[in-house]
Order: sequence, then structure tokens, then C-alpha cells
Amino acid sequence: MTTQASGLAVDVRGLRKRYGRVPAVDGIDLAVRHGEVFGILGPNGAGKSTTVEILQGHRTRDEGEVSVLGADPATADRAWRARVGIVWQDESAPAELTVRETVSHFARFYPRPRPVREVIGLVGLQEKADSRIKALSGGQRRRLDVALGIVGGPRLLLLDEPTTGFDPAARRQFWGVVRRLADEGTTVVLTTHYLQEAEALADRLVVIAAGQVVAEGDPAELRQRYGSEATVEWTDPDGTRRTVRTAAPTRTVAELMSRFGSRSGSEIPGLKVGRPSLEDVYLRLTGQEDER
Ligand SMILES: Nc1ncnc2c1ncn2[C@@H]1O[C@H](COP(=O)(O)OP(=O)(O)OP(=O)(O)O)[C@@H](O)[C@H]1O
Repeated sequence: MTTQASGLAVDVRGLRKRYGRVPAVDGIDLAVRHGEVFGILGPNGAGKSTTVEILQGHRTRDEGEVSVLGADPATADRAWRARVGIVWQDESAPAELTVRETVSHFARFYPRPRPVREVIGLVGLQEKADSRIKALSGGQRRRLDVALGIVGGPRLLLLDEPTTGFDPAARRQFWGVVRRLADEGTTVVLTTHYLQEAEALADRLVVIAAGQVVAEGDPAELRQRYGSEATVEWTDPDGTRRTVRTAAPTRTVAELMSRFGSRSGSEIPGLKVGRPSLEDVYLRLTGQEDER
């Protein structure tokens, strides 16, 4: 099925990629609608970059159907490339050029580039337009990378871990850039290992771990679906710390009360009842729970 038929900007079914014997992507399905910000969230080594590189056409796949803006990235033509914006991890723009010169230079590669001034404004670099690249901070540099990714006027923007290494303020500014693009109607697919980033930006997201999708939905749905179980913790008479996850914490506490009632005047030693945050859910889904 083509994306036109399915009405999807990105349609991926059963994607697999191995590096030698390592399955980096192990049967992933993705359905990204036009105009949405779609997050691919997962820990280091989950397979995010490999997936995005396949969507960009920069990595071959072993198995699966991949359609991006109606074309297979493995065989797509130049016109397709102009419609898909890619932000490279390490853009190698000449350090001596200014921001404006660099954006103007890249604009020439596209049949219908966006006005350079508009692009610089969109990423919030107006005041740095005449600064040389070598004088930009890391966050400003990354915004320039996005400017180069959008100067061709893409319908779809692919961002691979765009804010890694940012301080919190720079990260928030960058989120503003992504939102502005989304408000304009650009479909955005971004990978991140920051839960907060996925929550702040993504209309919908998948959580991937070890090359597989372990959860999908919008952030609120994920919290509801996976975070509804409470955790009840207490300390047994022999000093062992116990934890149970339960959808009925009141019943668990009542059972504990009857168990502990005679020994400690109805106090349950070390009792703690909590609901997991989305972060707890994420860590559990991606098997990182014990690393906290
Ligand atoms: N070129 C390569 N050759 C061999 N193995 C690779 C290669 N690229 C990635 N891998 C392995 O494939 C798996 C997935 O890597 P990938 O870079 O896609 O994950 P990621 O989710 O983007 O991780 P990170 O957040 O660390 O960038 C990892 O086990 C990684 O070591």
C-alpha cells in the first residue's frame, strides 16, 4: 500500500535491520499522520537512529515495507529529497561562513527554497544572522542545522536526537522551533531519549527498546494505560523490603493490615503507596527500571 492510499506521511511495516548478528531494528511498525509531531522514544542503542536513517534513505533495510511521503526512501528521486528535510548530527558547514551565507548556500540546492530571512527567523537566529558559524554556541549551531534542514521547504522533517547535549534552556528554545514548524503544517518525526521531550512535543509516540516497539499512543494514553497500577511497598518483620504492583492497592493494604495488625498495633512498617509517573512507566517498558 502506498502512503497516498493509507493517508500516512510515514508508513513502516515489519522493518528489520541487523548489523552482523545484532538485530538493531527487529520488526517495527510506524504510522505517522500528515501534520503531526511523532516521537520515537527509547534508550541508547534501542534502534532509533537506524530507523530514522532508513526513513531518510541513508541506510538499507533487511526486511519490511517503508513508505515516506509516498515513496520508498531506498529508491526515491531528487524531488522526494527536496520534500524531506534531514537534520544531520554533524553538519559540516564551513566555520568561516556566516549564518546567512550558509543558509543561502544550502538554499541553492533546492528547486523551491524558503526565503532565507524567514528560515533564519523561524529558528530564532535573527540576531546571529551575520555571525560566523565558529562563533555560535552548541544550541545555536543545532538551530542552524535545523535551518539547513528546512530551507528546502520540506513537508516532512526528520530529526535524530536533536537536543542531545543541550542545557535545559536551549532545549526549551529548540522545542519552540519544532512547534512553530508543526504549527505551519510540517510533519515532524523526531527521536529522543528524553521522556520530557517526547511529552512536550509529540502528538503521538512509540517507545522502542531493543529494536521493538514496546508501547505507542499519545503521552496521556501511555500514562493511563501503563501507569494505572499502583505500587505498594512495605518492610517484612525480617527486614526485607517488599514491593508489589497492583490495580487494587486498597485491598493489598487491607491484607497487610490484617497480617501486621497483631504485631505492630496495625502500623505496617515502611508502608508506601504510589502511582508511577510516566518516567517510571517508561523505565519499566524499556527495561531500565533497576538502573535508577
Ligand atoms: N554501523 C553499525 N554497525 C554495527 N552495529 C551498529 C551500527 N550502528 C548501530 N549499531 C548497533 O545497533 C543497535 C541500535 O543502534 P542505534 O544507533 O540505531 O540506536 P539508538 O537508539 O539511535 O541509540 P543512541 O540513542 O545511543 O543513538 C545498537 O546495538 C548499536 O550498537
